[in-house]
Amino acid sequence: MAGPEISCSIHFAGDRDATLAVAVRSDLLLRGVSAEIVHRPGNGRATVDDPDRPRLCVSAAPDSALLEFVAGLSEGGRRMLVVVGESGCAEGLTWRLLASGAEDVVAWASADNPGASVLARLQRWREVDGLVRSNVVRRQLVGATTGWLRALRRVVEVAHFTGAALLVTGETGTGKELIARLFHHLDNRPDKSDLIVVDCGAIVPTLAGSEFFGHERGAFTGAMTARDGAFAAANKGTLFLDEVGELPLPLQAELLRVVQESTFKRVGGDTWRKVSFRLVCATNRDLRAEVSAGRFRLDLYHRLAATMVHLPPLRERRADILMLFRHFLAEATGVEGLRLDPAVARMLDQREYPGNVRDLRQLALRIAARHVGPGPVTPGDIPDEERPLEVSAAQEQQVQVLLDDAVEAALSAGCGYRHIRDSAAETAIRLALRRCGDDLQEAARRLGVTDRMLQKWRAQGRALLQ
Ligand SMILES: Nc1ncnc2c1ncn2[C@@H]1O[C@H](COP(=O)(O)OP(=O)(O)OP(=O)(O)O)[C@@H](O)[C@H]1O
Repeated sequence: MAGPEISCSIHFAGDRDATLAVAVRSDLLLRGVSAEIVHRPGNGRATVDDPDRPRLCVSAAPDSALLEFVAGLSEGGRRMLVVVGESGCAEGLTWRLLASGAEDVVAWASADNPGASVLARLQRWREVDGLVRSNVVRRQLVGATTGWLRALRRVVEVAHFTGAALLVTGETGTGKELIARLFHHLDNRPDKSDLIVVDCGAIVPTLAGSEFFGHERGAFTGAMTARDGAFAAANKGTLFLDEVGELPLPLQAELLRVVQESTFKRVGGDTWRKVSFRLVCATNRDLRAEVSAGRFRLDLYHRLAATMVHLPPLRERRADILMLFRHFLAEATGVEGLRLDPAVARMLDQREYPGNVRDLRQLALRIAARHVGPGPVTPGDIPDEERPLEVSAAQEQQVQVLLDDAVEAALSAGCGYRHIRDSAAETAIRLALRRCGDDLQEAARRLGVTDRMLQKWRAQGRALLQ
């Protein structure tokens, strides 16, 4: 006989007796959930816990000692729900439990039918995780770190189980466009039409109206024929506004109107056309800050950010670097599972990637172009300019002595911490640019910052560093 489809493990923390854990287990068993109490090591029983099974952390009287336990249980992106006694959990503690990795905190109060709530969550997680593990997602989007998985699950859930708009934020090269494409792919609207991409950063202001609304024949000089714009093309499909933070204010007002009213007119036309599309937007700007600065409409922001997901930069998911590299290498060479010499793996692991996953992909393509034969990727496959320059201990000591002298002189001259810090940063940028013959990209790579930051520094100088 096939076993129950939904399962979870129950961990109880801090409680002397397991009454609540046993009650939760009995209730879930009656609902067809295979729930097993997993004992912690040290109490004489074996701990067996399937890594794909969600965890329930049960605590009759939660206190701050629970935070560390919860963080441990959610490690590696494990799904984890905290179940507390009938009297609930202090509000402050609830927020801290969520920050420690819990997906939610549920009070086991019989009047609220908590078993049904827990079951509903377990069912939803199983469906979402099934999609996250499916080939269609795994082949395109690589990563297994907690921050990445959390973002991915959120996208999958919003895309597949709701009809809401999505705003994707994150630094350049973190995968926003890939995520927007996945969002459209997982949308299960019947008769779904196409994904239409508009790069708001590349729109020519004079043609912007036509780009979005389309135009009638003769609407302006050069409009020889009538043409559909992005709104019409996205009808019954998805409109992806990339770099939405770059959208000029007048266009923001027009977009808001179309989103609210679901109608528009072509430029030069007077027929109202009905339209219905799902919106996904991406930006590497902080849109809230743009709203505060008066550069982005608050009402439009609320519409676009119905649901939001932030993609972590690669430096916050360094454990994904080698997995991503292997994926790009296989893509470029057509060979799966090429081994990496340990020196190569170390170099990849220690390198900075200011342009995030895009940088890593470019590097993988350059390495793939040099690699020949079926053997491992070796240090000789690494392009010259990527080879790590070892700083010897003696050199490091010499640098420290020089730095001590310079800071000593600055302190004697009455300079404060901020002044010294900003001057050092400015000097590093100036000298790196000089060394690299004013090649902004190369200087950025050596300094471990983005090209964009150096461009801004050029434009704004010291103000940027403050
Ligand atoms: N998790 C991932 N798995 C596989 N490839 C990825 C992943 N994230 C990003 N990439 C790859 O990295 C490159 C940059 O991704 P993408 O264009 O989606 O980033 P972006 O955040 O939209 O960048 P920008 O803000 O500069 O437009 C692409 O080649 C994409 O395929």
